[in-house]
Amino acid sequence: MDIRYSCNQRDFRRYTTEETRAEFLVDGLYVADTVRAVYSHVDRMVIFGCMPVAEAVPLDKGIDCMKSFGTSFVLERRELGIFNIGGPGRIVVDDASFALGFKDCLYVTQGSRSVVLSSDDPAHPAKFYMVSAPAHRAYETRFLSITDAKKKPIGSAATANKRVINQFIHPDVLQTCQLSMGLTELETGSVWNTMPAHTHERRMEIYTYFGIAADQAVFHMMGEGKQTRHILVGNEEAVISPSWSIHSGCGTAAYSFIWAMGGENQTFDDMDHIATPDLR
Ligand SMILES: O=C(O)C(=O)C[C@H](O)C(=O)CO
Ligand SMILES: [Zn+2]
Repeated sequence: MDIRYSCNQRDFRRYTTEETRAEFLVDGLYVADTVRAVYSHVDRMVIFGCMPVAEAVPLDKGIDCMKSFGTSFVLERRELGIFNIGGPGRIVVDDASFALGFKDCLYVTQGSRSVVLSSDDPAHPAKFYMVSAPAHRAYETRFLSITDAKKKPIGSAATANKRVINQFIHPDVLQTCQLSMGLTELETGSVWNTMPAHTHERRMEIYTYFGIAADQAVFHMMGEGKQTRHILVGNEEAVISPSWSIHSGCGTAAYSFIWAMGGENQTFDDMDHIATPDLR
């Protein structure tokens, strides 16, 4: 298990590019028939990536649950959000089976003993991006397609940030212990997300970018508003943002990203906005 202990905002001011990437960037998530897991000590969120190809892959493949979580199965005291950013696939949660196409989502409740991931076609495998948060009770495991998500159009072409925030795992759509997740899609020609920037002292956030062509990139902005840094992000890579960090991006072309939050509240609009001229 890759464990990220995270640093504080004062030390981060002196981080080199390499240190910043080692601490906050999550890459290489999709290795055939493998579960890659990154345990962040920021709100104890865990990021998983799985690309099943030749076999059905259990969520705990290669993971020593007792050592990593102190529990006998991964979701004994955790909840999980899953998005498929690859080809069509299937997820079996205990006795229930769910088909997930591109951009479909599955919320898996705390207490689920078995989660098994597979692809319909090995030539076009599913890529399951997953985020898990500590949870204290069970809710309903539920499939959500993009039509179930609450839509929040935002931005404009004039400011190159016209996009739709799709709120999937959100209190207005379904109840969870603390996890919130959604998918933001930029319109062609728009490249900025989350500018004006914000932080939320009461929640952390993880972005995973996808739909970035091989010759393009996203400059993800992070750090305190008065001490910004950037990190170059490629396709299907994620960035961990502690509560003190802005999380905004500018692509060399349009892209999409999945956001995931955990922390004290699930109030999406609980944000401390920073006026763009005040950024440094
Ligand atoms: O495009 C956006 O703006 C977002 O998707 C914002 C994130 O959802 C976020 O940062 C919520 O706190
Ligand atoms: Zn945010």
